[in-house]
Amino acid sequence: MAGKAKPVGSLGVMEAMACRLAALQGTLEPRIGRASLLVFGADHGITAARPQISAFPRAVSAPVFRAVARGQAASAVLCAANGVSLLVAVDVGLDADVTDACPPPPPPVLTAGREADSTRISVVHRKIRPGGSRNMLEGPAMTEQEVADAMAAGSDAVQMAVRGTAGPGAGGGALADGGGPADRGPGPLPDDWRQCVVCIGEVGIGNTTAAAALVAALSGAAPEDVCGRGTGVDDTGLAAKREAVSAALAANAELLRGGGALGALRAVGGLELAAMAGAVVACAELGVPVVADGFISGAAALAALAHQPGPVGRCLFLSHRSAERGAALLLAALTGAVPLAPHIRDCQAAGPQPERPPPQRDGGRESGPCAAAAGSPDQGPAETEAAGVAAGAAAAAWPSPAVLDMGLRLGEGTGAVLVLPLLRSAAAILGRMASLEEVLAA
Ligand SMILES: O=C(O)c1ccc[n+]([C@@H]2O[C@H](COP(=O)([O-])O)[C@@H](O)[C@H]2O)c1
Ligand SMILES: Cc1cc2nc[nH]c2cc1C
Repeated sequence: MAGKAKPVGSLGVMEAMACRLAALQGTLEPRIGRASLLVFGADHGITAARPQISAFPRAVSAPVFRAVARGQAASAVLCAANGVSLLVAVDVGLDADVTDACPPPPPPVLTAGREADSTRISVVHRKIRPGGSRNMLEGPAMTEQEVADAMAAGSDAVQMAVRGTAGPGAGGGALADGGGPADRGPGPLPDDWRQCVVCIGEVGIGNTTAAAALVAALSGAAPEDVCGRGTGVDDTGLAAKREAVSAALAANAELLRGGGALGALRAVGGLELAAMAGAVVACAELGVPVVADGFISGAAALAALAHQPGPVGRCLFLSHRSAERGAALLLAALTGAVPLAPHIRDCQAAGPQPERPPPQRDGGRESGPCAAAAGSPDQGPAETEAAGVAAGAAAAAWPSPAVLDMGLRLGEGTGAVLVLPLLRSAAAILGRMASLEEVLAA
């Protein structure tokens, strides 16, 4: 990347994205092939106890989930407009029966005057607890078994994505029912699985409060620094969120002290957050790039990163800086700019932890292996390259910085899908762009 026909680092974060894709796929000509979006839906016990923490009642989660399944929600429309081949909507704990949620026949969507490739939609029913998570003000939001089941649902959805199996409901109208054995193997993965990319997103009224509590638990940040307006609460709602997060952290203090990242997820997370964490871990195990979306999927990704720093750090891409207050702090924690809370670090698996990345400039936009390789202007080429390799190796062990900053705060994986053209572009740059040497010799 440093030898391409351009000033070193001039393609910004796209250079880091390309280098990461190359490392994951083991080639200097990386490719983005099949892209999938996994949207997990769940409700939260806290919204029954404190309805004022959201601008919408909890009954809204299910209709929004159905809109995703019908291909009518923002995420589904963006999937069709951006060449996403499979959208999997997974109910892991909505407080409603959504077995009537049917994917439509693939709708024609016009982009730039032509019919885009349509997105197959599959609905998966893995309701782990009817009614959603428990009230985190009274103890853990989930049992250990519920966390494990939700993470398994996330992992199974990743198998559907990399195998390209949409289940019996794909594009038809019948229901996929939990991704049976045919969806998750065993059996060899398809030849093109290494070029897959997985986007994750969610739907769940009240989940900015759960995500805020999770970010606070993992990073040690104060409730007022992680709570934002979510779907649009007023000052009273915001104060209620801060109070709820403080109370939830206090009610679960013991589990939070000794339970590590998964204990934090269990104490103050939610079923869709656990499912997304499971999906991230599954992608890390496969070495497949996974794009986390906004504040909620970012919080789930932080739990996964804290749980398995090395593998998750190498495969995680962050789409955007959510408009939610707390997003900057979350991104700083995700990219290693601020350390995790000491009790979380103490519980991390023994073994070498990734070195902290080099300091970031311009809000992280110049971080990443290739930007690091730019070195300082007074270094010679050899010094620059050596410093770049060392700094790049440290930076590559952490997720690549968020790319978009456009006021997004919808969730559903919308930001992750919007980043796909940039990932494809990054791969093309590394594989196809001429070197400076070639250009000067021509
Ligand atoms: O992803 C984000 O950054 C984001 C920020 C604010 C709200 N949301 C979405 O809005 C819902 C949660 O908001 P709330 O106010 O009910 O906590 C949930 O369905 C999320 O998908 C998502
Ligand atoms: C309408 C609506 C759509 C959403 N999509 C994700 N979260 C959402 C929350 C609401 C309220």
